[in-house]
Amino acid sequence: MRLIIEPDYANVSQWAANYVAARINEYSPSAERPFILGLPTGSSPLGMYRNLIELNKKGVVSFKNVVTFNMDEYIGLPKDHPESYHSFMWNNFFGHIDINPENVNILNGNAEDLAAECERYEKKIKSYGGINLFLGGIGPDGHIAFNEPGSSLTSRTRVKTLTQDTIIANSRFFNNDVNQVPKTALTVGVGTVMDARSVLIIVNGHNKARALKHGVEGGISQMWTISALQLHPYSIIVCDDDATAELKVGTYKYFLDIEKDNIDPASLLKK
Ligand SMILES: N[C@@H]1[C@@H](O)[C@H](O)[C@@H](COP(=O)(O)O)O[C@@H]1O
Repeated sequence: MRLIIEPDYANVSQWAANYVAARINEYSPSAERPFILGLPTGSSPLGMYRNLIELNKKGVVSFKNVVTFNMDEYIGLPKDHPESYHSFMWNNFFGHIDINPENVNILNGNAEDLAAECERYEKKIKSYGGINLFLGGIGPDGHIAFNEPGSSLTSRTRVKTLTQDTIIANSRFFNNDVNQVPKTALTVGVGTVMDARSVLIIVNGHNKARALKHGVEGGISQMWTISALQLHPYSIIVCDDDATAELKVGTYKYFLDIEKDNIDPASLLKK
């Protein structure tokens, strides 16, 4: 696992956006051979989305031949509800880039048969030969997508009940009213994320420090699903300085040191 430590959120967001753009460009996607991108919601990726929109507008990267799969969606929230992940993605990203709407995949949290919807999603990912790059954030309890503590590390797309911690954390998007937050969601599994050829997770802010410590320094555990990344052959966490507050000094110095000579993805993008 690589850990990229950036001074602040602005630098984390720019690094992540440059990395995504560089990976798409390096792949040279075409209609017959699209780049398959897994995407998250949440506040962590917002800066990266803004920077990717800018890179798209400048012509540095195109999403014409990119197919996306979102990680998760609330159950029972109307698709056009302002806090549905469907609305989030169109408002904050898809609505501002040159993506073909037919290439956007988001789980349907209002499907009549939720189990069938999850199976359909997994099959569709497989039909493209899997995901090239899965992007994500983490919750303060270390969850990826909605894989709450105790989720099987080999789990697939399914229905999950949200923990009280997550309901409280997400109530900030629902007028700070926990009763308005849906109690269940559809989510890709830890196994679905682990199947991607590469994974990039954004971790920022002091409230993620404990989760980052468990993800990087702790053992692999279903109680901190982010820790599964330790088994992934090609995973990167990009974090800000605030999120490193609980890391050992030695861990912090080690990752700064081994990353210092690595290529900055910005240098791979044409100006
Ligand atoms: N399902 C999402 C996760 O995918 C996300 O990583 C997490 C953190 O959100 P934020 O980035 O706003 O802290 O929130 C939700 O629970």
